[in-house]
Amino acid sequence: MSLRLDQVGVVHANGRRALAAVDLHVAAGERVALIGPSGAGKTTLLRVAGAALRPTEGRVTLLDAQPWTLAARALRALRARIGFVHQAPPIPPRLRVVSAVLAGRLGQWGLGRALRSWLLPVDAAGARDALARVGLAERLFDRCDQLSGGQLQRVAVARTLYQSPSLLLADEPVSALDNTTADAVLRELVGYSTAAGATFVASLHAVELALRWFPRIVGVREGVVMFDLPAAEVTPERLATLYADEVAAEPERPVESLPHFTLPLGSA
Ligand SMILES: Nc1ncnc2c1ncn2[C@@H]1O[C@H](COP(=O)(O)OP(=O)(O)OP(=O)(O)O)[C@@H](O)[C@H]1O
Repeated sequence: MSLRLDQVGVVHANGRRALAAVDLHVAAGERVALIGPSGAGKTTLLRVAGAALRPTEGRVTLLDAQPWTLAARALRALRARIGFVHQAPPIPPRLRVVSAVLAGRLGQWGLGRALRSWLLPVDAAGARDALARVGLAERLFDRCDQLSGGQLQRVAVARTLYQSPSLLLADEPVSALDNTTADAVLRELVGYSTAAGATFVASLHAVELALRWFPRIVGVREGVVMFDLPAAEVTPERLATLYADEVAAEPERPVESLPHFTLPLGSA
């Protein structure tokens, strides 16, 4: 089992409950999409799954380890095997693209190699290969503050591909991209997870992309898992219930006509 959440709950410091009694078991190599309305708890769930946030209730098992029982060094080693593509990548603006990509392996390198990589790229060829997968090979030596939001998002994807994690988590990894580029980037992430046997869990606002690229779909609403189904069983009715408020806000449009609610276009 790559990821196992048992009865996980999260109450944030301000008292707001973000997750309640979440059970989610994901086998090694599985691909799972998290969908649901804004504020449903998808990011919180991914942060728990990445050992970035300790839940207030329940049990977390990641890559056969229980992160919150580990000593600091073992927890760092576990986190080095987990890749996380952030919705808004936390990349220092003055950093060169090559260094941003190489940072994907900082957790795996010794201190000496990590320090050398800041001074002089230790594996520019590897970084270029990862960038080529997201169509940015020619931006290798640009500064990150010279890139658009969508290009930065692709640098974050390249960094995670370069990291080669066993568990790949992605929070809205294509939200800043046009449809064609979003599809191409998801194809790369899926290609990586398939080739490496890595588990891939992503949150997506575009339900159509979730249904196209992920065999298993988890619907989250108000911190609760509403359904956990094969993509083929996610019907427009289930989506309408999951996104009830959004549908109510657009009463004149039938559910079928909403772009988010189209049925699977075929699997990967
Ligand atoms: N650091 C925080 N402190 C307090 N409340 C938070 C924090 N992070 C998230 N929340 C709250 O927890 C709930 C779930 O938020 P979360 O970001 O997980 O939702 P989401 O499904 O990812 O939303 P979106 O699709 O808009 O990104 C929301 O009500 C949010 O306001």
